[in-house]
Amino acid sequence: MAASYSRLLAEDSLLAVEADDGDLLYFSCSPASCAAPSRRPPPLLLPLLAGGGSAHSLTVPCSERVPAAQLHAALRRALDAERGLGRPLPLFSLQPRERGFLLLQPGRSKAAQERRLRPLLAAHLPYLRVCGYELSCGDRVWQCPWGADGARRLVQKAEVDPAVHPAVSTLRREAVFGCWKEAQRVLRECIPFIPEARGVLELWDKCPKYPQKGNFPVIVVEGLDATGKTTLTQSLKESMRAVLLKSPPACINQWRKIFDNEPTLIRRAFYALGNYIVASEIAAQSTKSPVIVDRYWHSTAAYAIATEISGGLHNLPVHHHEVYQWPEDLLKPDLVVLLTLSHEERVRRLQSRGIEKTKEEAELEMNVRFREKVEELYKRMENPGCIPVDASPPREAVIENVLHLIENHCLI
Ligand SMILES: Nc1ncnc2c1ncn2[C@@H]1O[C@H](COP(=O)(O)OP(=O)(O)OP(=O)(O)O)[C@@H](O)[C@H]1O
Ligand SMILES: Nc1ccn([C@@H]2O[C@H](COP(=O)(O)O)[C@@H](O)[C@H]2O)c(=O)n1
Repeated sequence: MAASYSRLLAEDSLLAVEADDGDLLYFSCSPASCAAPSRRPPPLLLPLLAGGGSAHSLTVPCSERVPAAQLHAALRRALDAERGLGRPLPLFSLQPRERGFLLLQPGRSKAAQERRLRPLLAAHLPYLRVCGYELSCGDRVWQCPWGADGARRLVQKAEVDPAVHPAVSTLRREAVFGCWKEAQRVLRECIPFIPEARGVLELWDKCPKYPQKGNFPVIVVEGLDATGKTTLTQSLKESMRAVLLKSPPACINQWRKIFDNEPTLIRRAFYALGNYIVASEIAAQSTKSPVIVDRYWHSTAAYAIATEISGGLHNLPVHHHEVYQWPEDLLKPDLVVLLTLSHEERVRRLQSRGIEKTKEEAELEMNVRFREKVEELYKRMENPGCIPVDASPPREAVIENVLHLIENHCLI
């Protein structure tokens, strides 16, 4: 019988592990005294442990955002580099709120896995919760925390309904910032270890904080890579005698690679503040001429959500969720055009372009699910929403269609 998160949390701790197919499997851990005998052990763990394998979970408390994000990323790197410990499956703990990994290792005892893990985790141990898993009576799985004071707890499969992805509740705090103050706060905390964060913040300090749009139209062009944004924005610039801007803006572009290699929290704060910096340029330019913007807030939000929410479309936050709403303190464009293209044609264009692929572009090509999520997310954005435009006709036809759309929407 499915239970709500809140009922489960009342008596147990609740964990969700992301299996290889992207689906989430929930399990709860409770003192043996309050465990219902009818519940079954999680299918991931039972066969593995029964077959002589071993499992450990490593989780990082989420209370302090920046150190937690860094520790999580450091763990990921350490686990990826260490061969023979099993692939780290993403793990979410809902009570207490933590994030980490589950390591499943066939054919190795718990003690042997622990011996491999101890030196790897030594420097991080004070900030981590580590638990081993063991089997007793043939079908009872126990969670055994490292450290003296942790009593072992019985692990059982939890049927959770409604199945809201556990990362949904942390999106606002960790990936899709609702205002510039949040993004600024994150980057400020990064200054001690990312000096470039100071550079971004100094530029931001010089920008007006709530700039207003001028009388000329502001048109944003969005879409997956190679859908034709550059081609279209260049043509619009010429035919409308417009100014062409990009987000992130040129003034912070030299630091982009650095932030792209940082954990989600820091990376998304960089792109978010980039949008606010470009907003002040939009405000200034739109007093003099039409403005075309190549990517803006919708890209930042869509890519952030698609990366954070694993699995398929069904895991995305529900329609009209707060993460789909335009931030109140960010200058709004008059029109947002979303270029849409079939997967096959987009890959053909990517290949014919033949320039170096970024990590996310490579992922888009490989990962159909991720691409579907980004496209769907663009469509869920609100206030303003994106107007889809078919990007498959020849260049001239796409440009013509968009010019019509602009005429109708912006009355120019
Ligand atoms: N309507 C079109 N028909 C055929 N090819 C096109 C069309 N529009 C653009 N292209 C070609 O597709 C490729 C990708 O276009 P473009 O660089 O404009 O995409 P993009 O969305 O800006 O990509 P990115 O976001 O990766 O920079 C280019 O080689 C471009 O010449
Ligand atoms: N406003 C923006 C712009 C970009 N991003 C991130 O960058 C990637 C795409 O950039 P391209 O230069 O390849 O077009 C995309 O993966 C986004 O993560 C962003 O977040 N916000």
